[in-house]
Amino acid sequence: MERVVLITGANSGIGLALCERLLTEDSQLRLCLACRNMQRAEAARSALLTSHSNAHVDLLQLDVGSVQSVLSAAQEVKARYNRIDFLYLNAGIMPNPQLDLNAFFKGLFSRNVVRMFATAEGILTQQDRLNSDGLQEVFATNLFGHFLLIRELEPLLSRLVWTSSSNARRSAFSMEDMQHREGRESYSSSKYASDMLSLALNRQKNSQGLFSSVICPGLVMTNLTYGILPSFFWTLIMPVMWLIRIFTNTFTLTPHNGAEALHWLFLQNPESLDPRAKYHSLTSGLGTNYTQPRQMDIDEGASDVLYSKLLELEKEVRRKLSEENADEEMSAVKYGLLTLQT
Ligand SMILES: NC(=O)C1=CN([C@@H]2O[C@H](COP(=O)(O)OP(=O)(O)OC[C@H]3O[C@@H](n4cnc5c(N)ncnc54)[C@H](OP(=O)(O)O)[C@@H]3O)[C@@H](O)[C@H]2O)C=CC1
Ligand SMILES: CC(C)=CCC[C@@H](C)[C@H]1CC[C@H]2C3=C(CC[C@]12C)[C@@]1(C)CCC(=O)C[C@@H]1CC3
Repeated sequence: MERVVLITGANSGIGLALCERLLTEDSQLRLCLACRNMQRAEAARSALLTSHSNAHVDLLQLDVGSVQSVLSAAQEVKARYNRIDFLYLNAGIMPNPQLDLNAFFKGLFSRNVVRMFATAEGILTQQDRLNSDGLQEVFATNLFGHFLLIRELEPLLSRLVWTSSSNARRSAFSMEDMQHREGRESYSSSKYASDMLSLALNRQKNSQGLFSSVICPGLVMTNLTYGILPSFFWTLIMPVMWLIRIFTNTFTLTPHNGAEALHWLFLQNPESLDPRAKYHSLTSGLGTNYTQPRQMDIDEGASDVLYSKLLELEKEVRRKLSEENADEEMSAVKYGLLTLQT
């Protein structure tokens, strides 16, 4: 039977590499590339069809950072497919990243140097902003839009896989400020929230046949990392990166390697997976790829609280949206009447 796989943020980086890997794994697959920019989506589709000429590759317009776009895309998915075998929640942003060079050089000579290279703890901040839905952009894109998509598509779903990060950190997340309006580690906070949400979804939905997993791709050279340091700088320090790979297997570096755990999960029976584990794509000094589960630092109770808070926020945004739509209808009617009278 043809399996249907939907991937958000599939037009570049790890998402695109995953598409390549899945088509190589199963040529009968129906892939749906869910992207915000259709030109970039078309380019990705063409690239995939160059290497897999008979592949079924569909495109879906989806901006996960916009409530209206998620709801419209979900309607379209329901019209097109009667089930989604795998939903990869991969789209993600890290806007305006700032590297603290002082902390970086201090870290280089500390006991935590390997940890710093693996997680970026203490050396990376971001500047977030409000989007047009009145939500923090990083939270909306990396977490809430995906949550809403899952809620809309729930009856069609069986497997969820989140692209999380080693940068996800408990101390960056606050339940009282789940959107991270206050701090400067919105990326870390949103990734920790996705880890929690995955656990909550497993607690709430496993009995109904829905399974969720989280992965960490390692440090990968993509548009996201080129936003932290320019690509020429990464090219310049590439020999150092290969050297560091001997000490930390988290420097996967290529999108193909970074997609290792995403691909590995595609081959696993969901019942055999640990809901409290994050599955890491790792690459050894000799360049061998493998997947390793590592326990996440998460409370089950807290994950349930986050789940309820997301449900509340969902209600609120839906109410706001229907009020806005009603207002628009009213003004259209009013405008129509006015034009009729004149
Ligand atoms: N690179 C790394 O080292 C690591 C990356 N990750 C995670 O991996 C995932 C993939 O990122 P990566 O491949 O590195 O980076 P890329 O920037 O190459 O890929 C991100 C993808 O997400 C898409 N995207 C961003 N915002 C939206 C949106 N609002 N709606 C729909 N799609 C959107 C992008 O589309 P567009 O091209 O239009 O911008 C792009 O296709 C992210 O979740 C990231 O956080 C985790 C750990 C490490
Ligand atoms: C010599 C050398 C390799 C310098 C690079 C220093 C930093 C720019 C990197 C060190 C650890 C990296 C890292 C990320 C970005 C780049 C670093 C801060 C991520 C935050 C990228 C996105 C993620 O999700 C996790 C990565 C953790 C490690």
